[in-house]
Amino acid sequence: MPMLTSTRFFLFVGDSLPLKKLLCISRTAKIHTSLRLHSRIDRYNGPLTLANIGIKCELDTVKKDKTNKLGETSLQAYKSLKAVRNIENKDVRVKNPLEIEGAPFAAVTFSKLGLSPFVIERLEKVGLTVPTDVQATAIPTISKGHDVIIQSYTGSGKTLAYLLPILSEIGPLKKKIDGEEEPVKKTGIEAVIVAPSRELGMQIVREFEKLLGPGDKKAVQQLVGGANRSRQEEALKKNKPAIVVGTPGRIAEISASGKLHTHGCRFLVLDEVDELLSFNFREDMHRILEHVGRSSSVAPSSGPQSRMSRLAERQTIMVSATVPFAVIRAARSWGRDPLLVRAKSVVPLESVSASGPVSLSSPTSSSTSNTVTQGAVVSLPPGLKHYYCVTRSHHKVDTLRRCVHALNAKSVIAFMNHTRQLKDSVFKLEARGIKAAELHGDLGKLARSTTLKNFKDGEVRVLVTNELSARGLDVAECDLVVNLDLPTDSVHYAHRAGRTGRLGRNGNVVTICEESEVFVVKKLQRQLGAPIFACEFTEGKLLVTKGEEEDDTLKR
Ligand SMILES: Nc1ncnc2c1ncn2[C@@H]1O[C@H](COP(=O)(O)OP(=O)(O)OP(=O)(O)O)[C@@H](O)[C@H]1O
Repeated sequence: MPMLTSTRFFLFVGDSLPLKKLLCISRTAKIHTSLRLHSRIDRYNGPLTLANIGIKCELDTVKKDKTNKLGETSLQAYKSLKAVRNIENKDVRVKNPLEIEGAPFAAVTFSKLGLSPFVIERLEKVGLTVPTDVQATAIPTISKGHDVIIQSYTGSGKTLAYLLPILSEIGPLKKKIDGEEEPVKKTGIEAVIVAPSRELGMQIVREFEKLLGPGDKKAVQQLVGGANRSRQEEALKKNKPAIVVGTPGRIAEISASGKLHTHGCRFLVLDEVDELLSFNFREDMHRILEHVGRSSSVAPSSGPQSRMSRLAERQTIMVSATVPFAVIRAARSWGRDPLLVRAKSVVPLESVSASGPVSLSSPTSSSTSNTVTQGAVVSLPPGLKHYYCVTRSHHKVDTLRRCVHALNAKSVIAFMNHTRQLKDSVFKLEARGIKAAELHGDLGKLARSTTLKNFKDGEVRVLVTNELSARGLDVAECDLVVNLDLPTDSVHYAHRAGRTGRLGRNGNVVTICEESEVFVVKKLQRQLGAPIFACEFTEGKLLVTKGEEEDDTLKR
């Protein structure tokens, strides 16, 4: 387009953004608001509890409306969205509906992926029939017994990608062995899932419980920090769960006390593996890797004999949207010929080298050559648009306000790095008539849970928060992420940005920075391999002031 090459041009985005095409559906048809709050919570803000983060209110919502939330985000719901079908529910008001334009769904159904019939049945019960791309690739690979790193952009459904093949092999929903009347209940822990925060751990437990159903939910046991340890130990003894999900500290602690027997364990999952391998968790992770299951250097192969021998070995599954090369190196040393599983590609980890960033802009491309020669694997959701806007420090909040109006954003998460400035920003936004709230660990439990509930319910338009919300916050309606302070690196950018554009939805990410910080944005752009357009907010519109063609930083 010739206009793009002019020294300065204006593209009016406000009216043409997909946000204008938003469809109206009932909140019950699609809202899935859940939280994963990270280990940084503790570092920055002290403990958060489930009650704090609104899980109770989420359960309350489920009670009000019997629709299962997993089902709500299923392909049927997506198709319903496409068909502009309004699902009426008088109890729940319509709030910021987003169209799923680039939904990452595969062209198969769950029933074609070799899962246990019991798992398929439960999936159908909760309204899930179509896997996402990464689920369709990961499930058969895990079922074959390979160690894997699952790397796929935020909100692409990585949790079910490992949870379903595990439930097909162990616990009450596992596949029947030929000649067996009913699946045999095995005593002893068969899967250990490790997550870096208790909130994320609880979130995973809830995903398991949804599929297991009320009758079988005791097959999974949480072992997260902050909860009563002796009660957890009693529950282990009484319920004899097949699966435990917990934080590194608590799992290592109970294991060291001799009350957690994981030597015969078949699956070890490290969710948010790059965080788990950080210095904070080093000792606990060392114990877990040493004690859970038995690693072996024997590669999986076919035949009954090898199946039996592989049953005695640990299968390690590592998961994250961001996989630095250090993780790949570590995984190579523990794993048995581990594979890197992405949305549509599976490559041996051995073939991944440390040089150069991986493109974030086309996560759905079935590449092998691109990925294997490159280093830190990071990816962004395809439905995101990235902008940056230069302003003076003291005008940042006003720029945020104009940004929210220009994009007509209904559900905004604004990231800042320091709590004190964060409070000021909330004050200024409120003074300018925007309903805003702060979320950080200095707040009490009740304040945190109320804030999140209000944000989920659409009563708070702008949630101003810090790094604690960067990983795991799953608010389907979030249509705008703003960096009021720059993230420390491209990995942090990816996790912050990933709070919008979940499950293929559209979303905007706007970084508001000072002139002296533009070089950092350019660096992020290079590392991410995705264009971040310079923009201004004028007369209620977002104006792109510099296009990709004009910006040579991407070409270097
Ligand atoms: N096959 C599916 N059909 C419909 N909804 C799905 C499907 N798989 C996952 N979801 C929903 O999509 C949302 C995102 O899934 P999930 O949290 O697993 O993403 P993720 O890739 O782990 O994201 P993050 O990297 O941010 O943690 C969740 O609300 C989940 O319930």
